[in-house]
Amino acid sequence: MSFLEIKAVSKAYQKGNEVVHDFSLSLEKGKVLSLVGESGSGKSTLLRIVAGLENKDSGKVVIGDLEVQNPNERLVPGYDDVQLVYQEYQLYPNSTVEENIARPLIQYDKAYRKERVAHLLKMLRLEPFKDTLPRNLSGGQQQKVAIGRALSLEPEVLLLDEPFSSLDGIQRRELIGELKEIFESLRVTVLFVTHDLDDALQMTNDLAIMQGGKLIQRGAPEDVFSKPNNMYAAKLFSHLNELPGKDKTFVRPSDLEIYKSKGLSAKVVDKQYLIHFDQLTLQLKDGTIWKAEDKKRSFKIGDRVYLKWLEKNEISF
Ligand SMILES: Nc1ncnc2c1ncn2[C@@H]1O[C@H](COP(=O)(O)OP(=O)(O)OP(=O)(O)O)[C@@H](O)[C@H]1O
Repeated sequence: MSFLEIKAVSKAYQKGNEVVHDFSLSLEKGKVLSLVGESGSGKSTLLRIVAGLENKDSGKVVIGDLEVQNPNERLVPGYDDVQLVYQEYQLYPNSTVEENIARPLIQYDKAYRKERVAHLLKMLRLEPFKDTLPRNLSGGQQQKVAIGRALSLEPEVLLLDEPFSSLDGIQRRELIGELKEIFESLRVTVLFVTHDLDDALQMTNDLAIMQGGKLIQRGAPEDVFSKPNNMYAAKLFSHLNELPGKDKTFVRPSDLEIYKSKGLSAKVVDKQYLIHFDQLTLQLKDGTIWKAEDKKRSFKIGDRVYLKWLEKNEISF
């Protein structure tokens, strides 16, 4: 049963220019969804609407029994049950980690507050830093404090708006791995917005793709990979090689097999060492440039190669 429902939401900052267009999405309680989209596709606007911090022009956002109202309909915008964490999220600079996490609980019973903060510090592995000021923490630790603060009120929904984009790749991967376990154990419903497909996939295998304010596709990564709804969704995963003589039909580099004879002839014009394979840049006879993955690292620049692929792996739009 769905818990978070975004129903036909639209929003324009300027008349006639919708940045979120008829957007619908639902998510079950305790599940995590990654929403991927390029810069300017309307992701932040959508999250702010879900949090009740931005006015929508039409549509509905429902969380359990709660219908999220626009900020212009409420005295105090936003809801304790829906917390938003973003990249520039500000911690209190002169308060310790413990004080930062405890701050939203200021009106709660002291014993509960103490217990809740101790639990979060432990879960986020921030206990050794509880008396530290934010400026003396790494970027990843600071973001964990921000997430701890957002979780302190036991929200039903956590909205993450690119909260890790200032961190390096290793830090991001470790942090996402840690948080994934925490979200599962807390059964909090999470909408994770990112422009990075790798981050999205590290977090969950439920993927939604947004482009130009619209939901382009939702599903398991392997389904989006093999049956993308449009070029943007397809290209998120890899380069696409356009098949000569077939209209708008493509094959992925990873679906090509490279032989020393028989197949579509091409010449290796460049080679890049990547982690799992050499990426070959190939020139076909008609001059078209393709990419291929040489997993055995057996070809070099100047070689003539022959390519084959299975018809079922061709992608057409
Ligand atoms: N307060 C605002 N007033 C006017 N236009 C805005 C406002 N906020 C965002 N926009 C515009 O709306 C569009 C969508 O922006 P939004 O920040 O929602 O996208 P995004 O996908 O989150 O992008 P990014 O990843 O760069 O943050 C952009 O063209 C942006 O310039």
